Amino acid sequence: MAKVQLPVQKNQIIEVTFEDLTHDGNGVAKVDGYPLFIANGLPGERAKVKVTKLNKGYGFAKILEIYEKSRYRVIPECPIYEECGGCQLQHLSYEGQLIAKEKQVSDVMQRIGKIENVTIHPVLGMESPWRYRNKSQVPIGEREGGLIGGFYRQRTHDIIDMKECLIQVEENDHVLKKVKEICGKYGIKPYDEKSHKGVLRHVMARYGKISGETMIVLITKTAELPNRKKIIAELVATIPNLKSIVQNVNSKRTNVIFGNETKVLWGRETITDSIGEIQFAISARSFYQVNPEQTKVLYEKALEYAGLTGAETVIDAYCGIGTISLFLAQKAKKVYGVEIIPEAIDDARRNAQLNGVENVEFAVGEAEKIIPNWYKQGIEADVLVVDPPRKGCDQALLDTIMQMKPKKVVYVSCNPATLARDLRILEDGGYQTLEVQPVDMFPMTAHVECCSLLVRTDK
Ligand SMILES: C[S@@+](CC[C@H](N)C(=O)[O-])C[C@H]1O[C@@H](n2cnc3c(N)ncnc32)[C@H](O)[C@@H]1O
Repeated sequence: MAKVQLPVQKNQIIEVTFEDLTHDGNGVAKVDGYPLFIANGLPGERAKVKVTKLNKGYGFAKILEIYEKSRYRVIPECPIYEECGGCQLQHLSYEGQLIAKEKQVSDVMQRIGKIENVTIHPVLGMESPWRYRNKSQVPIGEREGGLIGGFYRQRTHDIIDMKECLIQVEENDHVLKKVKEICGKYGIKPYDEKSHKGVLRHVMARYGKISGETMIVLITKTAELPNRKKIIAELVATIPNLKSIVQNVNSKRTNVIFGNETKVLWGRETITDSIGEIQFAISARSFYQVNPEQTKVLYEKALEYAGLTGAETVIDAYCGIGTISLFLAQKAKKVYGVEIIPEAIDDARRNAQLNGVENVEFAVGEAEKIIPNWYKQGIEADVLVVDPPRKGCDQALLDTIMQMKPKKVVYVSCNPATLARDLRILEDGGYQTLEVQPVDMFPMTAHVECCSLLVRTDK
């Protein structure tokens, strides 16, 4: 095969102008149409860069000097921003982040979805885009005899020890600090990926922003946690309003964080929190949106798009602990929710009871299997809401939606690329996308959430 002639060579130093940002926040500059991905570059900037790696269709470079800075460039607030892989956009002002995210959504709608005649609204941002995350989940390692914990350095598994995280609630910083101190003091060894030895793999802290309640989850390789009683006693004595300490055991060689065995070490199985008028019980393994303030904005948009009058049957696919289901149930005749994690459905049923909601029914299983079964049994939705994980909806679910033909589909998504892909499939199956509302659930990171409204076009 003939060798492809590329317009640049490895180690070449060139001058570029940044045109765009990638979905993960890197700058994009092109040389004769050949894209170079370059960390820290912002659209409009001119820089001297060194080419570091070349592939057939794209390459990488690093910035040596920025000649012309973007008017949206700011000095990152976090002292470990350059090393830590947790945030990607702290060098871009918040105004600039919202502009970039709107463009990201609009670009994929055109490029991947080929969606026409859709209104893409400006991103709904936060008034104060810091300290919003209610959940911290970090790997644990060791340095000079002490435990360390924090995000991985980008594209590595090196842990950057984190004293505080400016997008986390301060309560979670305190939990991580105390867990490192106390577990270190009682000789708990961190898990080592290479040797597959050690005890503590990850620590998760979850904080109810409204309730003030805290849960700590210790994810361990071994079922045994040495000095368990002493560790629990010290955590209980030092963490204010701690309601639950849970251990999850993951003994596999894997990058997946949670294992299958979960046990309560102290206190309750769940903590509670509320969004708007609705209260939620949240257990260790259940998905709960990380930015409760913006979750309210997102769910209100989903409710608005659903346009319920009280007469509708609604299906909420990928329902988690029933958050959207309970929001919708306030205005629907009946809501059916489906979710794959059994503990989340236990929480969803508990949450329905907690809020005195009787017009909801939940099922455990894969949405792509349960919803086709419901359809066979005669359960048909007027409005179908989906909120899948990043990989988007399973084809079997999309096929069922196109057979069932609900009047409206409300598609909530944390990945604009898979959203655009699925919207194309639904448009080819008789739907039209009317509106996409991006909501900034994850300031300082390159992620953006969207709520979209589709309607059936046939009569
Ligand atoms: C983005 S979360 C949304 C949860 C919920 N709607 C909320 O807002 O809190 C996606 C959920 O889908 C669940 N899930 C993943 N794959 C699934 C599948 N094949 N069928 C049903 N649920 C699934 C996950 O466990 C997670 O709770």
